[in-house]
Amino acid sequence: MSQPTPPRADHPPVVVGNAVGSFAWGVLHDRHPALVERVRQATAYPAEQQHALDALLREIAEGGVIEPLNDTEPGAAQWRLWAKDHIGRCWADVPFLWAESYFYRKLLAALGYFAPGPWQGIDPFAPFKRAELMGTTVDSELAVLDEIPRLPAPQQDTTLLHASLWGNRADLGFQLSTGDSGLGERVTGLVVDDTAALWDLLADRPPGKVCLVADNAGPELLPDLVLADHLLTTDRASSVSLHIKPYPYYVSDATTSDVLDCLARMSAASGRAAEIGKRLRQAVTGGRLVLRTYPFACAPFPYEDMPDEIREEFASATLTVMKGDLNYRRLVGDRHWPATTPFSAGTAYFPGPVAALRTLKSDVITGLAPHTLTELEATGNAWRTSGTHALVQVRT
Ligand SMILES: O=P(O)(O)OC[C@H]1O[C@](O)(CO)[C@@H](O)[C@@H]1O
Repeated sequence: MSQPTPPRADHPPVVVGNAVGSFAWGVLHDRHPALVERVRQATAYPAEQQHALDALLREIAEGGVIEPLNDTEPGAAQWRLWAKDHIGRCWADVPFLWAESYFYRKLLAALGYFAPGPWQGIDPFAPFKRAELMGTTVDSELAVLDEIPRLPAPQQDTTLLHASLWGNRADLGFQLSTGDSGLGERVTGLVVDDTAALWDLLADRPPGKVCLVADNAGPELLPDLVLADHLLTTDRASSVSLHIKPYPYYVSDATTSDVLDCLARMSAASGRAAEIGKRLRQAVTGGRLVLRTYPFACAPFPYEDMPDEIREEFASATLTVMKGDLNYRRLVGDRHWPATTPFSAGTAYFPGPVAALRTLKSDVITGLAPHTLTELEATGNAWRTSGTHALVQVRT
């Protein structure tokens, strides 16, 4: 893929961050500078990286304009093309999806992530990811797996699917905004619940490949992996293609190292968690759990612009499961859709059956029933962005 598709006149406008007080504005204005400081505190970077972080902070500050990526960076030529309409403009005036993605790429450039030398390949978010994965909350979540076989089969399906869904609250970028007070209480009734349709879809077809497009590492990736194991062991899938990021992205997004850390964490636990960890390791070595790191996973565009290799991958799957908020924004397009727009309209271009498992952490939403929208609006709460609500949506 070299260029995004041209603007769609039949779609609503894309989200930009220039409305003061909007969610997108808050991310650019508050969350990104806070993240730079967190990264600086977490790792003892030397002077060169510190100066580069200072420069990035100046660039993203109020009134700062988007500057090109250094020519020596891998992918610089591609980014120059992608950025040609945006260089020299304010961060808040370009598509929000593009601006966020470019910010993460520039952060890695500042830290010398790709440059040969001692800092090459050092994940700036690893200290946060590691702390979460090693936490005691994960111990209890893994221990609960011992209870699952006691449940009736349909309840096992729902429990494991919803564990993967709610795992999406474990997002370190999001927690930068919610602060020490943590996340709000989750609202257990889903705003859209196509759970039954998802299992029906898998039941109606012979077991094939399921693509699981992962989101965050640690406490989200663990239940995703458990779900992958469940799909394989119950013959809902002959293989699972786990899409992860080729390099660190959106704070806690999962990379290959994060998958390996999760497998090690499970294998080192006791009881059923250890059994699942062992089975998943065998699934990786035996080719039933395949890791995929497409460069497009970190591209600043919606899935509608996906290159042929990913289109073919999704087209050949029985089902693609998109995890998380960012994947949702990329799936339907980061646009001001009326909330009652059918999910099938936003995903009409998608080359096969697709499901979204997402907690709501940004303004974009489709597929709400009119009465649900009325009820949510009547609460007066920030239901679109607070991470307290969730959905399962399916397009067959
Ligand atoms: O990890 P997720 O669920 O993709 O969420 C990413 C988060 O980052 C955002 O893109 C904003 O930075 C929100 O959409 C969301 O809160």
